[in-house]
Amino acid sequence: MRSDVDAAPVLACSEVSKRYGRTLALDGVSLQVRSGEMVALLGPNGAGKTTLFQLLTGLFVADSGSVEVLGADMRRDPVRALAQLGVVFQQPALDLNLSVRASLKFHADLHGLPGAVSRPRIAALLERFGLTPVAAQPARELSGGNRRKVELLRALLHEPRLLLMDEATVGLDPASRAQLVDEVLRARAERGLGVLWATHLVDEAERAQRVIVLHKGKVRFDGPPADLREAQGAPTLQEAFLQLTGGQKNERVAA
Ligand SMILES: Nc1ncnc2c1ncn2[C@@H]1O[C@H](COP(=O)(O)OP(=O)(O)OP(=O)(O)O)[C@@H](O)[C@H]1O
Repeated sequence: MRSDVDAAPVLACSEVSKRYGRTLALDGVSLQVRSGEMVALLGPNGAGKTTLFQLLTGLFVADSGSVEVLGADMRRDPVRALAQLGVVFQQPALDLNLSVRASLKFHADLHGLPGAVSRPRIAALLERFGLTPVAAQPARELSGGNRRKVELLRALLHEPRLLLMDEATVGLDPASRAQLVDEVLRARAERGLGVLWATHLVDEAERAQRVIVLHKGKVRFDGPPADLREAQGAPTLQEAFLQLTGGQKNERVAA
């Protein structure tokens, strides 16, 4: 068991900006995620969350500023940076025809894990996520919650130091959402994983050590959920978030 939060950041973004034509999607965003820390990234529609995740996963490069994963610069040393990264994307990305076990083995091979390492690791993770009974089934036969668990398991296979969750619970029922958060928090605590969890759902943000509110491409708040409530003088995190982002009721923000 690692200590709860180490000092060294697993993710460091410094003054990151990205423009699409006239739209400044990210405007000088600086943020850090430390080992053993779950950080929720909250933002209304158009805040810049997707753009930020595209930069963090190396899909695009920032116009200016830097992104470093464990000190590896995403622009200069993307292979080393990406090797430390696990991602669960917003859009489900499982091959529905492959069995759960085959899907996981395929990804372990992609990461260059030898069979002697990947087989026991997959077996242990399947057991731990309660997925052993469905391991031989094609993904299409699994519930939405279990499919997302398989994607999370897959993202953890190569033992990354940073996990990016991009609205990974969209479409799941409350119990499945809570379970997924439980699993991530467990991995965070046991493996010292740093987690950046983009969400519209304030109840998920409540469980994070830190909340970063992104609005119109800028970081508007960075601190513990309780501090956000206090700073806004709001009874709930949801109220505080709505006040900070213009007080507009956003139907995608659920209590
Ligand atoms: N490919 C693109 N071309 C032009 N503008 C874009 C493009 N992608 C995003 N934008 C704009 O950049 C801004 C940030 O968008 P982004 O998708 O990053 O926000 P978001 O926080 O992920 O929003 P949502 O929660 O609705 O997915 C928005 O104003 C959006 O319209």
